[in-house]
Amino acid sequence: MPDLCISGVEMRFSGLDGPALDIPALSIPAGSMLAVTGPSGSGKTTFVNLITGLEKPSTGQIRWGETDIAALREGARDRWRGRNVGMVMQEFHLFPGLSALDNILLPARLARVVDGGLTARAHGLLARVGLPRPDQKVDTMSRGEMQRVAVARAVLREPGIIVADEPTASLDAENGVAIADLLIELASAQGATLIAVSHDPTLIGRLPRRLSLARGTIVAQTEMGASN
Ligand SMILES: Nc1ncnc2c1ncn2[C@@H]1O[C@H](COP(=O)(O)OP(=O)(O)OP(=O)(O)O)[C@@H](O)[C@H]1O
Repeated sequence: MPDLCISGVEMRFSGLDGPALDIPALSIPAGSMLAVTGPSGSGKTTFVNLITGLEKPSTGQIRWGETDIAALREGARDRWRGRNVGMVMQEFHLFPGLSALDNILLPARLARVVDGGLTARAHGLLARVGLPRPDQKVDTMSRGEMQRVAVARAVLREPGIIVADEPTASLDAENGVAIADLLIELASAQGATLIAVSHDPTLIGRLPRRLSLARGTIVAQTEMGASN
């Protein structure tokens, strides 16, 4: 898996005096696990949107191996994200009326990449995240179970990057710990980079690297107890 390398990135929005995000240089090594923290308005969502290719920076490069995501057109960025990024959001973003299995397979179906092997992996992932009923409609699930479906969906295609945006924020403490365990376990198993935006001290404490943002800039980077 490649490293994620950001250089000279600025994101400007009309109406804002300064950039919403200004990162001169940042390297996130392949397979590392990073918590992104910062107060409201510090640029966390902007950071997620840029590294997942949901948005394009005003200037700069965001390199993943040979690919500069910032230089791709929207359609190519969408395809790149579908192949390389798994996303877990605070509010799950599942499709009501569909079963757990169909929710897990839906993005892959839309990308026309489902085959017997991927369907078998979806079943295996459901068992791994502790959901024994693949046909259960997600509407009937508890919030903790819904987030487990979302985690299984995110890792289905073995993405190189897993991005979780406040994945434990709408869960109780016990389910929050279970989701943190799953994210870390599944990311490690496939050698993926895990990037989690979070205010949850339990999740943040489990991740060896931290990036603190304030007013769109990196104000601290911490790794395994050492800070600079
Ligand atoms: N589309 C936009 N147009 C104008 N300003 C924007 C836009 N998107 C974000 N901003 C501004 O950019 C700054 C960073 O926003 P961002 O959403 O990245 O912060 P955040 O750290 O995720 O905040 P929160 O924790 O409240 O979600 C804020 O000042 C916000 O108002």
